Amino acid sequence: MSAPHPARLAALDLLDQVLERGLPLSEDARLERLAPAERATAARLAAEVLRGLERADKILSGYLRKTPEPRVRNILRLGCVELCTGGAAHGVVSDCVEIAARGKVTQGAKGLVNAVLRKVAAEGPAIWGKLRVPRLPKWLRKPLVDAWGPQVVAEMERAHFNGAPVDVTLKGARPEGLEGTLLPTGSIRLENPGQVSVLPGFSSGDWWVQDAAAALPVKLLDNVSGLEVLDMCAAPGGKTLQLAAAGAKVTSLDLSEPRMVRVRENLDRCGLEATLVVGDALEHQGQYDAILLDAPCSATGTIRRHPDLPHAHQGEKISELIGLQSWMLDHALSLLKPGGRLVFATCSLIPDEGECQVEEALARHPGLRVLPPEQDWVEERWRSEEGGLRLRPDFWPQRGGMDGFYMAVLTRS
Ligand SMILES: C[S@@+](CC[C@H](N)C(=O)[O-])C[C@H]1O[C@@H](n2cnc3c(N)ncnc32)[C@H](O)[C@@H]1O
Repeated sequence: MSAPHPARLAALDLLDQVLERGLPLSEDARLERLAPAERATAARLAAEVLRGLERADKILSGYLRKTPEPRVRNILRLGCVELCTGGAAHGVVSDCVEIAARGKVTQGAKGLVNAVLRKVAAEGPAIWGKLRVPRLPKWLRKPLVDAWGPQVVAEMERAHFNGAPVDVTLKGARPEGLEGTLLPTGSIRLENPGQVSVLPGFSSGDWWVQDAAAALPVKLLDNVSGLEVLDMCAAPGGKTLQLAAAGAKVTSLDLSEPRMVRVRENLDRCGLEATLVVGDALEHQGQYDAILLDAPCSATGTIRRHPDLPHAHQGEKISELIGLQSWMLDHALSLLKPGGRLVFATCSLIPDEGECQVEEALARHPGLRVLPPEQDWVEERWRSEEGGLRLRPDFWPQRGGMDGFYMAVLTRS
């Protein structure tokens, strides 16, 4: 038998890493050893399996008498999702069997993998589309249903299952040949992007990848030209790039040194400048005209592009993050010049990390006000009661959705 496709093998390692070790998809150093195209295929395959996990388990349960050993189960899940979503039956089945045959723990299950996947190849595709849209795990579904109701959560789950398009933010003019749709908020949604680093304008730094919703917190600051602006949790730097491109004097701060290397690379590629500081936002000192606090959070608004997130953990850290967000917000307010503007943002779907943070900050800080956004691209349904914006993955369904985000502009006299 021939060697299994390296991308399929890598996708399986990624699945083991997320489902058995609770680590995010992005943290696998072994991926670095693959060629860029194979790396992209492995990441795509693993993401597709995670999105369709509930359906795959349902189909596989019809052919298994007991739950197999974890690595075997993941081989079957990988094969099942590929077979049910258009993968060529012979290639998928023989690769999965070969992967099983090569592993010490899995070689005894080679026959099982072969038999089950042959049945899936014959019957699975017809079953797949009739199964319900996969649900979020309970730890996340429950607080979201409490906050938004079951209907909205079902729509969010559909958006997660559909995945995310690739959006870019332009530094200035749109480069010739960059194909995509101009969104009402100014981002470009790419058509069939493939490998983005070969697209027109990438190497010349004319744009960077950034979800349309993630581009909005900086846009809420409007004209920042010539202002001293602190980007308080900056890495990997999408918002620092926006601020620098808009002419702000940016101090870009983040706790993570390796992530700050990416901010430097991004600035260099785009020919933009910012002062980079590696450090703890809670200890940073200075006075700024404007501050962007894109606080660390559950990142539950990004599940469309990070389908590992609901599976890699059980939300254990969320209460810790909520505490950190309010300390950061208090400290950020102490760094804001009188009359300055602060945008508080989180890529979370959980109101405790968004609306509630702002409501509680207003109660803690007399004189603090929310400035409801007046930009013409703001849709009325995005507005939240306390004056911020609530964006959800189920918004813009015809356009391909957007990341979940919360953002509000604060000022103090
Ligand atoms: C949501 S991400 C920021 C994304 C970034 N604003 C962008 O647009 O590319 C949150 C960041 O907060 C950083 N962070 C976490 N704790 C921090 C702290 N105490 N001080 C500074 N940065 C911190 C993390 O390293 C992470 O890069």
